Amino acid sequence: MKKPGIGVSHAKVILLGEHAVVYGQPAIALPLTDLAMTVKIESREAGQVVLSKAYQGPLVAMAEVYEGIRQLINRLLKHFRADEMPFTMTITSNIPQERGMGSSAATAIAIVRAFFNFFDEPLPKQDLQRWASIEESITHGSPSGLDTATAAHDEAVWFIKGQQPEKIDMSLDGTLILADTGIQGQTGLAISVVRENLTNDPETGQHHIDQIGEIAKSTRTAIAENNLVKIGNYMNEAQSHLSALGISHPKLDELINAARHAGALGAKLTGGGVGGTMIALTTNGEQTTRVIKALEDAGAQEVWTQNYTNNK
Ligand SMILES: C[C@@](O)(CCO)CC(=O)[O-]
Repeated sequence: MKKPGIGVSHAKVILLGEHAVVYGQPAIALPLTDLAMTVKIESREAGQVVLSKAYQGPLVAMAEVYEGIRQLINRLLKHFRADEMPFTMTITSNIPQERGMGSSAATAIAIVRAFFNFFDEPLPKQDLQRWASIEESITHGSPSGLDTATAAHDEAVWFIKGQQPEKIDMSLDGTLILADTGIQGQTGLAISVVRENLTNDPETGQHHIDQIGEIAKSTRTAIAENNLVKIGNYMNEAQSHLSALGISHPKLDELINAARHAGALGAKLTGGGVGGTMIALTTNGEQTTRVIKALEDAGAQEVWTQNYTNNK
């Protein structure tokens, strides 16, 4: 019996630049390595079966929401001339779905890695992202590629659509706190809200997109300087542009305000928005504890922290 193929990946958080990145502006995204995804492919006697927390059954019967994943698997099977190959695919993950944490991109990256591992074929990084984009373009419509680029890297990335991501040296003396609104944020829907805003009022819409791009550039400099106060201010500024583009949500606003009142240096939505997750930046220690408590009191469904200290 052939040995199993294993592929791993992780969640991501966008520090700055979501949505504007779809229109060619730069974005900064960071890996969230505590939230991980593993895909295992094993040979079986007959049938092609997918097992995950969300779906258990034959590949052909996967629900419409998993169409991107089903098509990706079919394309991979064709590539390896294994259309009829019986297999069991087991997907294990603690990444929350539809929360702006890149769960679909992480699934795609882990599936591609598992297939190439199963068939013992080397997988250059550009090919990995190209394969994963098959799933992302079906699931999200017109993605920038940021989610797949971040899921494919273990480091913070500076990303511009159509270009290879650049690694960023991320070593901040602070903590990023993520809080889940508990509301499903659908990236595809959020992308169409921004597109509609740009169509209805191109001048204002473009202004917000351009400003987010400028803020991303300034944030990169502030990261290099380890200037947490500046980064926090830029996060707040970005949030006001994202909100003007129509993709915040009352629950996101509530959590963002709670974090700021409790002393966070900055807070904003992260990912697609319209629900999903927010992030706040704190200095380590007491301030972090206060912000976490404020977020929990304001009804956050789940709270995570991630340090990027001495990550060099
Ligand atoms: C909203 C967006 O900018 C990030 C979603 O995680 C969409 C994309 O970049 O494809």
